[in-house]
Amino acid sequence: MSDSPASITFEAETSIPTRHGVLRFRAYTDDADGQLHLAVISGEPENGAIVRVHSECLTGEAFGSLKCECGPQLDASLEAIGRDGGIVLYLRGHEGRGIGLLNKLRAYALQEQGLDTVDANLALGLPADSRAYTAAAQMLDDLHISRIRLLTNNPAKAEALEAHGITIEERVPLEVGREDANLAYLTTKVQRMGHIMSELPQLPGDDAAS
Ligand SMILES: Nc1nc2c(ncn2[C@@H]2O[C@H](COP(=O)(O)OP(=O)(O)OP(=O)(O)O)[C@@H](O)[C@H]2O)c(=O)[nH]1
Ligand SMILES: [Zn+2]
Repeated sequence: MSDSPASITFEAETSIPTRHGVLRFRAYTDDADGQLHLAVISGEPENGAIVRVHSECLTGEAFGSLKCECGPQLDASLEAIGRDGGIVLYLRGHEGRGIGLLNKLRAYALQEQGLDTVDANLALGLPADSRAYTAAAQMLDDLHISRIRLLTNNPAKAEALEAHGITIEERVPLEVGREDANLAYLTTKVQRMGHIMSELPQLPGDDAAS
Protein backbone atom coordinates (compact mmCIF):
# COMPACT_ATOMS: atom_id res chain seq x y z
CA MET A 1 0.00 0.00 0.00
CA SER A 2 1.37 3.37 -0.96
CA ASP A 3 0.32 6.92 -0.21
CA SER A 4 2.24 8.25 -3.18
CA PRO A 5 0.27 10.70 -5.33
CA ALA A 6 -0.29 8.12 -8.06
CA SER A 7 -2.66 9.13 -10.77
CA ILE A 8 -5.10 7.52 -13.11
CA THR A 9 -5.51 7.90 -16.86
CA PHE A 10 -8.94 7.88 -18.48
CA GLU A 11 -8.92 5.40 -21.38
CA ALA A 12 -12.41 4.79 -22.83
CA GLU A 13 -16.15 5.11 -22.25
CA THR A 14 -19.05 3.11 -23.63
CA SER A 15 -22.64 2.28 -22.70
CA ILE A 16 -23.76 -1.34 -22.37
CA PRO A 17 -27.33 -2.64 -22.00
CA THR A 18 -27.43 -4.96 -18.96
CA ARG A 19 -29.95 -6.77 -16.73
CA HIS A 20 -29.71 -3.63 -14.58
CA GLY A 21 -30.45 -1.15 -17.34
CA VAL A 22 -28.05 0.71 -19.59
CA LEU A 23 -24.79 1.21 -17.70
CA ARG A 24 -21.97 3.54 -18.66
CA PHE A 25 -18.52 1.94 -18.40
CA ARG A 26 -15.53 4.24 -17.98
CA ALA A 27 -12.11 2.59 -18.00
CA TYR A 28 -9.09 4.06 -16.23
CA THR A 29 -5.50 2.86 -16.02
CA ASP A 30 -3.94 3.06 -12.57
CA ASP A 31 -0.59 4.65 -13.37
CA ALA A 32 0.92 3.18 -10.20
CA ASP A 33 0.61 -0.44 -11.27
CA GLY A 34 -0.95 -0.50 -14.76
CA GLN A 35 -4.20 -2.11 -13.58
CA LEU A 36 -7.33 -1.26 -15.57
CA HIS A 37 -10.21 -0.24 -13.29
CA LEU A 38 -13.84 0.37 -14.24
CA ALA A 39 -16.33 2.99 -13.13
CA VAL A 40 -19.78 1.59 -13.92
CA ILE A 41 -22.35 4.35 -13.85
CA SER A 42 -26.13 4.43 -13.84
CA GLY A 43 -28.03 7.67 -14.33
CA GLU A 44 -26.34 11.00 -13.62
CA PRO A 45 -24.90 10.55 -10.14
CA GLU A 46 -24.20 13.59 -8.02
CA ASN A 47 -22.79 14.10 -4.54
CA GLY A 48 -24.60 11.83 -2.09
CA ALA A 49 -24.97 9.06 -4.67
CA ILE A 50 -24.86 5.37 -3.81
CA VAL A 51 -21.37 4.03 -4.55
CA ARG A 52 -19.99 0.51 -4.32
CA VAL A 53 -16.19 0.20 -4.23
CA HIS A 54 -15.84 -3.44 -5.24
CA SER A 55 -12.75 -5.62 -5.17
CA GLU A 56 -12.41 -8.04 -8.06
CA CYS A 57 -13.09 -11.69 -7.14
CA LEU A 58 -12.92 -14.04 -10.11
CA THR A 59 -14.00 -17.15 -8.21
CA GLY A 60 -17.01 -15.47 -6.63
CA GLU A 61 -18.17 -13.41 -9.61
CA ALA A 62 -17.50 -15.67 -12.60
CA PHE A 63 -17.61 -19.17 -11.10
CA GLY A 64 -20.31 -18.88 -8.43
CA SER A 65 -18.01 -19.70 -5.51
CA LEU A 66 -19.93 -19.93 -2.25
CA LYS A 67 -16.75 -19.44 -0.17
CA CYS A 68 -17.30 -15.69 -0.23
CA GLU A 69 -20.19 -13.33 -0.94
CA CYS A 70 -18.53 -11.18 -3.63
CA GLY A 71 -20.75 -12.35 -6.50
CA PRO A 72 -24.07 -11.58 -4.78
CA GLN A 73 -22.61 -8.29 -3.49
CA LEU A 74 -21.70 -7.20 -7.01
CA ASP A 75 -25.13 -8.21 -8.34
CA ALA A 76 -26.93 -6.40 -5.49
CA SER A 77 -24.81 -3.30 -6.04
CA LEU A 78 -25.58 -3.21 -9.76
CA GLU A 79 -29.25 -3.72 -8.99
CA ALA A 80 -29.16 -0.81 -6.52
CA ILE A 81 -27.51 1.62 -8.92
CA GLY A 82 -29.72 0.41 -11.77
CA ARG A 83 -32.74 1.25 -9.65
CA ASP A 84 -31.65 4.50 -7.98
CA GLY A 85 -28.64 5.67 -9.99
CA GLY A 86 -25.10 5.49 -8.69
CA ILE A 87 -21.65 4.09 -9.33
CA VAL A 88 -19.86 0.76 -8.98
CA LEU A 89 -16.09 1.14 -8.98
CA TYR A 90 -14.68 -2.24 -9.99
CA LEU A 91 -11.11 -2.46 -8.78
CA ARG A 92 -8.77 -4.89 -10.49
CA GLY A 93 -5.62 -5.85 -8.65
CA HIS A 94 -7.70 -6.12 -5.47
CA GLU A 95 -8.22 -9.85 -6.05
CA GLY A 96 -7.61 -11.77 -2.82
CA ARG A 97 -7.57 -8.49 -0.85
CA GLY A 98 -4.57 -7.45 -2.90
CA ILE A 99 -2.51 -10.67 -3.01
CA GLY A 100 -3.70 -11.72 -6.47
CA LEU A 101 -5.53 -14.74 -7.83
CA LEU A 102 -2.72 -17.25 -7.55
CA ASN A 103 -1.97 -16.38 -3.93
CA LYS A 104 -5.70 -16.42 -3.13
CA LEU A 105 -5.90 -19.97 -4.49
CA ARG A 106 -2.84 -20.86 -2.39
CA ALA A 107 -4.58 -19.30 0.63
CA TYR A 108 -7.70 -21.37 -0.11
CA ALA A 109 -5.52 -24.49 -0.15
CA LEU A 110 -4.27 -23.57 3.32
CA GLN A 111 -7.86 -22.95 4.43
CA GLU A 112 -8.62 -26.57 3.45
CA GLN A 113 -6.13 -27.48 6.18
CA GLY A 114 -8.00 -25.41 8.77
CA LEU A 115 -6.51 -21.91 8.61
CA ASP A 116 -8.95 -19.01 8.51
CA THR A 117 -8.97 -16.29 5.83
CA VAL A 118 -6.59 -14.04 7.79
CA ASP A 119 -4.07 -16.66 8.95
CA ALA A 120 -3.89 -18.26 5.49
CA ASN A 121 -2.60 -14.97 4.02
CA LEU A 122 -0.17 -14.52 6.91
CA ALA A 123 1.11 -18.10 6.54
CA LEU A 124 2.05 -17.23 2.96
CA GLY A 125 4.08 -14.31 4.27
CA LEU A 126 1.54 -11.87 2.82
CA PRO A 127 -0.56 -9.14 4.44
CA ALA A 128 -4.14 -9.95 5.46
CA ASP A 129 -5.26 -6.94 3.41
CA SER A 130 -3.00 -4.89 1.13
CA ARG A 131 -5.62 -3.03 -0.90
CA ALA A 132 -5.14 0.65 -1.69
CA TYR A 133 -8.01 3.03 -2.48
CA THR A 134 -6.07 5.87 -4.11
CA ALA A 135 -7.36 5.04 -7.60
CA ALA A 136 -10.94 4.72 -6.35
CA ALA A 137 -10.82 8.21 -4.84
CA GLN A 138 -9.30 9.60 -8.02
CA MET A 139 -11.99 8.00 -10.17
CA LEU A 140 -14.65 9.62 -7.98
CA ASP A 141 -12.81 12.91 -8.30
CA ASP A 142 -12.85 12.53 -12.09
CA LEU A 143 -16.62 12.04 -11.87
CA HIS A 144 -16.93 15.18 -9.71
CA ILE A 145 -18.10 13.17 -6.71
CA SER A 146 -16.71 13.98 -3.27
CA ARG A 147 -19.53 12.78 -0.98
CA ILE A 148 -21.00 9.28 -1.19
CA ARG A 149 -23.24 6.75 0.47
CA LEU A 150 -20.96 3.72 0.52
CA LEU A 151 -22.28 0.18 0.12
CA THR A 152 -20.04 -1.89 2.41
CA ASN A 153 -19.87 -3.90 5.62
CA ASN A 154 -16.23 -2.89 6.10
CA PRO A 155 -15.65 0.30 8.13
CA ALA A 156 -11.92 0.21 7.24
CA LYS A 157 -12.86 0.70 3.58
CA ALA A 158 -14.86 3.80 4.50
CA GLU A 159 -11.92 5.12 6.55
CA ALA A 160 -9.48 4.48 3.70
CA LEU A 161 -11.64 6.46 1.29
CA GLU A 162 -12.02 9.27 3.83
CA ALA A 163 -8.23 9.36 4.11
CA HIS A 164 -8.19 10.11 0.38
CA GLY A 165 -10.63 13.01 0.75
CA ILE A 166 -13.96 11.28 0.09
CA THR A 167 -16.72 12.10 2.58
CA ILE A 168 -18.78 9.06 3.56
CA GLU A 169 -22.23 10.45 4.26
CA GLU A 170 -23.53 7.02 5.18
CA ARG A 171 -22.28 3.44 5.31
CA VAL A 172 -25.03 1.34 3.74
CA PRO A 173 -24.85 -2.38 4.71
CA LEU A 174 -24.50 -4.91 1.89
CA GLU A 175 -25.43 -8.19 3.56
CA VAL A 176 -26.20 -10.68 0.82
CA GLY A 177 -24.89 -14.10 -0.18
CA ARG A 178 -24.92 -15.72 3.23
CA GLU A 179 -24.46 -19.49 2.83
CA ASP A 180 -23.61 -22.43 5.09
CA ALA A 181 -20.39 -22.64 3.05
CA ASN A 182 -19.29 -19.11 4.02
CA LEU A 183 -20.56 -18.80 7.59
CA ALA A 184 -17.10 -19.38 9.12
CA TYR A 185 -15.57 -16.95 6.62
CA LEU A 186 -18.10 -14.22 7.42
CA THR A 187 -17.65 -14.82 11.15
CA THR A 188 -13.88 -14.38 10.78
CA LYS A 189 -14.42 -11.11 8.91
CA VAL A 190 -16.56 -9.84 11.79
CA GLN A 191 -14.26 -11.11 14.56
CA ARG A 192 -10.85 -10.37 13.02
CA MET A 193 -11.33 -7.72 10.32
CA GLY A 194 -13.87 -5.42 11.94
CA HIS A 195 -16.71 -6.02 9.46
CA ILE A 196 -20.20 -5.18 10.69
CA MET A 197 -22.89 -7.79 10.04
CA SER A 198 -26.16 -8.54 11.73
CA GLU A 199 -26.83 -11.72 13.70
CA LEU A 200 -24.51 -14.33 12.26
CA PRO A 201 -25.50 -17.72 13.67
CA GLN A 202 -23.06 -19.18 16.21
CA LEU A 203 -20.66 -21.71 14.73
CA PRO A 204 -20.50 -25.16 16.34
CA GLY A 205 -17.77 -25.09 19.00
CA ASP A 206 -17.46 -21.31 18.91
CA ASP A 207 -17.57 -20.05 22.49
CA ALA A 208 -16.74 -16.43 21.62
CA ALA A 209 -19.08 -13.92 23.21
CA SER A 210 -21.72 -12.94 20.70
N1 LIG B 1 -6.86 -13.57 0.52
C1 LIG B 1 -8.15 -13.86 0.48
N2 LIG B 1 -8.97 -13.04 -0.20
C2 LIG B 1 -10.27 -13.35 -0.22
C3 LIG B 1 -10.80 -14.46 0.45
N3 LIG B 1 -12.14 -14.48 0.24
C4 LIG B 1 -12.41 -13.41 -0.54
N4 LIG B 1 -11.30 -12.73 -0.82
C5 LIG B 1 -11.12 -11.50 -1.59
O1 LIG B 1 -11.56 -10.47 -0.77
C6 LIG B 1 -11.95 -9.36 -1.58
C7 LIG B 1 -13.21 -8.80 -0.97
O2 LIG B 1 -12.92 -8.43 0.34
P1 LIG B 1 -13.84 -8.77 1.56
O3 LIG B 1 -12.98 -8.86 2.77
O4 LIG B 1 -14.69 -9.99 1.24
O5 LIG B 1 -14.85 -7.59 1.68
P2 LIG B 1 -14.56 -6.03 1.65
O6 LIG B 1 -14.43 -5.61 0.22
O7 LIG B 1 -13.42 -5.66 2.55
O8 LIG B 1 -15.87 -5.47 2.33
P3 LIG B 1 -17.33 -5.27 1.72
O9 LIG B 1 -17.31 -3.89 1.10
O10 LIG B 1 -18.24 -5.36 2.86
O11 LIG B 1 -17.53 -6.35 0.67
C8 LIG B 1 -12.08 -9.90 -2.99
O12 LIG B 1 -11.01 -9.40 -3.75
C9 LIG B 1 -11.90 -11.41 -2.84
O13 LIG B 1 -11.17 -11.97 -3.91
C10 LIG B 1 -9.93 -15.29 1.17
O14 LIG B 1 -10.30 -16.26 1.83
N5 LIG B 1 -8.60 -14.95 1.16
ZN1 LIG C 1 -14.97 -13.30 -3.26
